[in-house]
Amino acid sequence: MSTPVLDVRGLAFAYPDGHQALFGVDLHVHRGERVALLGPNGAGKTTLVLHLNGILEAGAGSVTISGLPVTRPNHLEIRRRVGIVFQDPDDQLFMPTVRDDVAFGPGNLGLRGAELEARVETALAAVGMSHLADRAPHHLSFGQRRRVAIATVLAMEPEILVLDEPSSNLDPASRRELGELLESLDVTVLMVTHDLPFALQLCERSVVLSDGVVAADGPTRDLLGDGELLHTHRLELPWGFSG
Ligand SMILES: Nc1ncnc2c1ncn2[C@@H]1O[C@H](COP(=O)(O)OP(=O)(O)OP(=O)(O)O)[C@@H](O)[C@H]1O
Repeated sequence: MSTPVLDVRGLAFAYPDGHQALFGVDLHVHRGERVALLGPNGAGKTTLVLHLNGILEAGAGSVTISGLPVTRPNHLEIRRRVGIVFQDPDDQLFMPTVRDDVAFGPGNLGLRGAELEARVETALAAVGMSHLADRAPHHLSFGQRRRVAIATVLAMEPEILVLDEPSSNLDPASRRELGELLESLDVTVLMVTHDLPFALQLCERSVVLSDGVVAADGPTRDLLGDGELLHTHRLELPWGFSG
């Protein structure tokens, strides 16, 4: 089989205060997959995500991105390959205009002139935000800012797009539009979410992380149809929704 885009093996991690958050996590994601990372509060999902581009360093085990280990000397290339969209878009937007924000990453990679402009235009078009390119990010709505945050990451042409709770704080129409947007992208996706219907809509496969270990990994439809699994790991479908 081909080299996975994301290959996590035996990943363990304790925070400096001694709290052990991950206990030997294995996760392999192949090109073109969209995988939902599910699990209750405190399961270790964010801790895992922070290992994918080296913000946190593995205590034990390894993370590789398309064969390249996530280690300090590789950080620059790893951060090009792994695009993380954090839950709060304001963590990612800090320039005077939308265009400047989207240009920031590829500009840092050395792109200039027409090449940089084309990269920015393509990323903004992908998220349907071209018409707001000259606006100040802080004047946009939350849903628009989330789209721009996704564009800042797409502009790096990542090999894997990692989204932390992408549907949170969106109204139903914006949530649906974001789902359509993510479905339209030709990129490997790992999506942390508590929104189980959103996971079902977008991701054929889900991984349940619980107490720092992978508790289940399989087709989303099967996992969400397993009442005992959901109950054990504090996962709940919305009222009236049947897995
Ligand atoms: N900086 C930190 N220092 C010590 N412990 C931490 C730190 N950050 C997180 N933890 C602990 O690590 C565990 C995993 O936290 P993490 O944020 O990864 O969970 P999560 O699955 O993302 O949760 P949520 O769904 O609430 O976002 C929790 O028990 C949490 O209290």
